[in-house]
Amino acid sequence: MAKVTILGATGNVGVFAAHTISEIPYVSDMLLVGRPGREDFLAGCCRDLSDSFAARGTDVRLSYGTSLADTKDSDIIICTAGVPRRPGQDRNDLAFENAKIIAETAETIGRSSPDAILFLVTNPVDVTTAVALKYSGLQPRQIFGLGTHLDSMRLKSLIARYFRVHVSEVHTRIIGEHGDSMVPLWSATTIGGIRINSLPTFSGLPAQEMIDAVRTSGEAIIRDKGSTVYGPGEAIATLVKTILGDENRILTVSSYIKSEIHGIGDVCIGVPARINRDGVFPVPLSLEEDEVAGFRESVKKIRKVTADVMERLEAAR
Ligand SMILES: NC(=O)C1=CN([C@@H]2O[C@H](COP(=O)(O)OP(=O)(O)OC[C@H]3O[C@@H](n4cnc5c(N)ncnc54)[C@H](O)[C@@H]3O)[C@@H](O)[C@H]2O)C=CC1
Ligand SMILES: O=C([O-])CC(=O)C(=O)O
Repeated sequence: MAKVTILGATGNVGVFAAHTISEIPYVSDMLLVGRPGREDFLAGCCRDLSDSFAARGTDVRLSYGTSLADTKDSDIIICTAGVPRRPGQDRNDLAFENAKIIAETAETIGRSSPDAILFLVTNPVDVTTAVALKYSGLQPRQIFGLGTHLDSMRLKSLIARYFRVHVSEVHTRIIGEHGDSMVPLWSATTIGGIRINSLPTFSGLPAQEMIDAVRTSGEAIIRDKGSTVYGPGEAIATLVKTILGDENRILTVSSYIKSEIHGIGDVCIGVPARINRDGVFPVPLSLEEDEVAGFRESVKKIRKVTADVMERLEAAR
């Protein structure tokens, strides 16, 4: 059984993630952490969640706190703390402000929970994953970000609807930045186990429209309802369950790669990774030429944003 901690638990994503995670059978303890002054809200969340447990037959010990010291002995720490983007902003516009929060948080967690797995949700997630890796001192397998998992799920759902098949029949991946330079892997997309490009209907697939819809999905939801909540909340729970259940699923998350993909590496970015109780292990890949070119561009972009942020963080110390 495991202790799962959510940082930023008073936020939109944190609150819903607490609900989805409480449904995972391996979770025995859940700690909700918010900023000082938010104690009443956190207490209310715990009471509200507890009410739902009776109906569901769930038995999770809930607690809340406002200090990172409370996170000690966590098996997984999920970080949703930080500013979200407003309509018209790019995720990378949040880079420095959120990197400062993550650097400080990661330093404390690295000291107090050296065996934990640290899961970043805070945007821009590829950059915050790299910042957490550097400042926590944890091993690369212990740190990952939500990356392009949610983007891959968004594409999966569009493909399933287009082909009028159940979502479970579709396997697809998007790699690279959780942002504009993301790269869809049509070469790794199957429907009912059959490669999508060997289906006669593939030629009519509005592939570019689909990927454009995925790229702008977060922005469109934020414009209409203020924040994305249900997609990220369910995606977070899938990853937590994969780790705690030692499931060895291959999911596309932001992870540190050395040179696993066509020799490209030394960056945190969305890649397929085998995920289990020990953490996250990127899977070496061989891609089509245009996919490699797209991935190189995406890596170049993320490396630059990450390097700029690291430089500013060091200068600010
Ligand atoms: N990677 C992904 O796919 C997704 C990432 N996100 C990101 O998750 C983050 C949270 O999003 P929301 O919950 O919608 O935002 P929100 O504004 O509702 O919640 C933010 C949370 O962070 C806390 N926080 C803010 N500044 C802080 C600081 N200086 N120190 C400690 N805690 C601080 C707030 O108290 C609050 O609990 C954002 O960065 C957002 O962009 C959101 C959805 C999906
Ligand atoms: O778009 C945003 O800012 C939130 C996010 O990352 C997503 O839902 O994909």
